[in-house]
Amino acid sequence: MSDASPLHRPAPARPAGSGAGEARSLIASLAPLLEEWLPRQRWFAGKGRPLTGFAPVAVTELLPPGRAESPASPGLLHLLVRARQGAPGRPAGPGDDCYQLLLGAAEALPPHLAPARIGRPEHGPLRGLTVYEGLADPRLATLLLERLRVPGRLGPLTFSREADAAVPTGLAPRLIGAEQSNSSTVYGERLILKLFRRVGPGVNPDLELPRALARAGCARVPAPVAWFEAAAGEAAADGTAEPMTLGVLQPYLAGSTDGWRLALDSLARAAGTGFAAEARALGAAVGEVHLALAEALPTVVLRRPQLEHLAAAMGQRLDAAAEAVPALRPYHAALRETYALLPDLGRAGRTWRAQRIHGDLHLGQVLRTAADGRWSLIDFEGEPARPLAERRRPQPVARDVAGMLRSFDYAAAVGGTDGGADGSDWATSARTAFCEGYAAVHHDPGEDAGLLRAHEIDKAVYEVLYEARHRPDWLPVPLAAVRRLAAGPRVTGAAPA
Ligand SMILES: Nc1ncnc2c1ncn2[C@@H]1O[C@H](COP(=O)(O)OP(=O)(O)O)[C@@H](O)[C@H]1O
Ligand SMILES: O=P(O)(O)O[C@H]1O[C@H](CO)[C@@H](O[C@H]2O[C@H](CO)[C@@H](O)[C@H](O)[C@H]2O)[C@H](O)[C@H]1O
Repeated sequence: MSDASPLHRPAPARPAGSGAGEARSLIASLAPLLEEWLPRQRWFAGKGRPLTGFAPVAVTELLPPGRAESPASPGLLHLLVRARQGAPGRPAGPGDDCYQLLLGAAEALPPHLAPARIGRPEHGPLRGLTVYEGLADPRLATLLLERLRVPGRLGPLTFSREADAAVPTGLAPRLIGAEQSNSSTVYGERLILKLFRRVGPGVNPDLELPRALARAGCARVPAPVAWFEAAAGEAAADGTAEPMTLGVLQPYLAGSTDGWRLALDSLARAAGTGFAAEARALGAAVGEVHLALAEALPTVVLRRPQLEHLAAAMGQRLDAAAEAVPALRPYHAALRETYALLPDLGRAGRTWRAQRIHGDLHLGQVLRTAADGRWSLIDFEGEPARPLAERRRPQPVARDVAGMLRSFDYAAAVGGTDGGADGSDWATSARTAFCEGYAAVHHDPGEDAGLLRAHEIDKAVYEVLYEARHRPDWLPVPLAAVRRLAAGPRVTGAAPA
């Protein structure tokens, strides 16, 4: 880079707050590029609504520790920006989604960074440089790990580390996850840093729950090593009320395979040996995590009024999904009738318990290590589309059980072929075994048949919306489940949903 590189002018190099006007100028110059690039990212939550503007929340440049700005080592630009969607005219504000972006800028991109290109701003502090996805650049990804090694603050960013944990140096970064809700970088096959993309005020459950589980001695979840947040209030240009969790560093389970891959492999085997042993062990692992979460964090009792509230929330989600996806409408009335029965579960003083749960449990969120065949759970963020406050509320464990049962159905629908195992038999056997494994350490999910059925419907409805937005080709998978669930009651262990 030349000495004249605008990256090293003070404007973007300082935290916002000390140069809010400069941050605005930077974001304004990037806006035309982001309008084109952001909607193409899998993690972009606002698909289908036009982007009409951006506003900076915070702009920070990360430099190598102990080194001042230098033309020879440009830093990692850390941006928090609000994306305005919908009708133009209104300035972006606190009601709009806030995204975490990590950008690099260079005069010319080496070939290995060509796929990471975002574009060249025509004006502003980065004019003349090519802006690119910074995480794809090992040199910039290393800056982030280096910063996480040392607790402390950098402008609006706060870096923290568990007191007894160490972050080794010299770990080579590798970006994974084009098809995910967030972005993750693996360092030296030993650590993985997950960077949340759509961020909001309040601790992210993907930091909160694994830390609580680690403190409770539960070894089913990789324990956070370090994390970083954006400060609340005056550090953010728009006065955000609580700190926002931005990234979590945790041990990388090298040599592990996720449950989705294992399920598809099992379905592809013509002999159809099934998945029962794995599903039973998985049920026990989930039960263990639920027990530990109920010990570590507050639980609440659900009586009829709370069940009414639950049914109303499910009904609202159904209404919104049917509004957005016309194919759901023929089942709307039948599903609503099922929800209407939910409050009756609280008749005659019968109570249920709600606690903190995983919240988006499926086969892609469970990893089995090859060495000992042990299951671990990851990604406690909850359903990314839901507001953070809602995801942090105690919920019935049936929600997680339902999530995994739906996932067996997904695997059977996607991987059950003529040459391999029969999808329907495979799913029935996996569901039954999962529930048996769960019952061995917790309680029999079949005792919650009504609650489970309502949550399976709620999950399938969520999936219809998710697939319509992200993978329209997969929409028939949850729609088929909705059709079956709308047709009649079903309890655990019987025919697959
Ligand atoms: N601790 C870990 N060890 C090994 N692989 C992991 C670990 N955490 C995440 N992964 C891998 O990264 C992928 C994405 O992680 P996840 O937390 O599910 O992110 P997202 O919210 O973006 O889906 C997982 O599907 C898994 O393959
Ligand atoms: O990105 P996340 O892992 O947090 O979760 C989202 O994406 C999932 C798909 O990657 C989606 O899961 C759905 O598809 C899975 C198969 O790809 C299937 O196993 C799940 O049962 C099904 O829900 C998940 O819903 C979504 O939140």
